[in-house]
Amino acid sequence: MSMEDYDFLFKIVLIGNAGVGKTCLVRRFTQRCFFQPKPAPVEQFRGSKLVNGLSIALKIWDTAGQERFRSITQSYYRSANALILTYDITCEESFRCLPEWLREIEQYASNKVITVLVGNKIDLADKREVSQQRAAEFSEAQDMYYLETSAKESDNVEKLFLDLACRLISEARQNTLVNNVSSPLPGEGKSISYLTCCNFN
Ligand SMILES: Nc1nc2c(ncn2[C@@H]2O[C@H](COP(=O)(O)OP(=O)(O)OP(=O)(O)O)[C@@H](O)[C@H]2O)c(=O)[nH]1
Repeated sequence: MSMEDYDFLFKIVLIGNAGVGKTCLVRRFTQRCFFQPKPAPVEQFRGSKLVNGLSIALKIWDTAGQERFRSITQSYYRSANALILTYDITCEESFRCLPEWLREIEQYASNKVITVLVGNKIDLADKREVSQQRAAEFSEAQDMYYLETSAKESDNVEKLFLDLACRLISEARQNTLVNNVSSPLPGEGKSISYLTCCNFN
C-alpha cells in the first residue's frame, strides 16, 4: 500500500517538554527501535497502515520541546488532526508545564483537533514523580484520552497510535475532523510502511 493509495490521511504532531521521549515514541512506532536521537526542530515520518480494513496514511511530526524552537513548531499545530501531548512520569516539571502546552494548543491548533495525553517512561517506575491517578484526573478534566507508555520497553506505543488512528477514523466519518488534505506543511520525511489491525475501545 503506497502513501498515495489510502482511505484516510491523518496528520499527527507530538508536542511536550524537551526530553520527555517524543522522538523515541515515534521511532519505536515507525522503526521499532529505541536509540539516542539527535536533536532537530521538526522531523517528519510518513507511512501507511491497515486499520480495521481501511488503508490509513499517517504523517507524524515530531517537534522539539526546547523553548528556542517553539516558533517553528507552532506552525505545525494548525493542520494537525491529532496532537500527542507528552510528559515524562519521572519529571514533575514536564507535568506542571502541561497547562502551558494546552494554552498553545488553544492558540495555534484547530478547535477540532484531538489531543491525547501521554505519560512516557513507565519502565522507570522507581523514579516516578507523577502518579497515574493525578494524570488521569487532569486528562479527564481536560477531556483528553490518556495513556502511559514506555518507548524503551515498547509498552503501549503501538496501542497509542492505533487507538488514535481508530478514533480519527471515527471522527472523520462524522465529518468532525480538521480538513487539512491540501494544507502545505514543510518537510520531507522518511518513508515507512507497515501493516497491523486494531480495535478501538
Ligand atoms: N527509560 C526511558 N528513557 C526514555 C524513554 N523514552 C525516551 N527516553 C530517553 O529520554 C531522553 C529523551 O528522549 P527524546 O525522545 O529525545 O525526547 P524528546 O521529547 O524528543 O526531546 P526533544 O527533542 O528535546 O523535545 C533520551 O535519553 C531517551 O533515551 C523511555 O520510555 N524510557
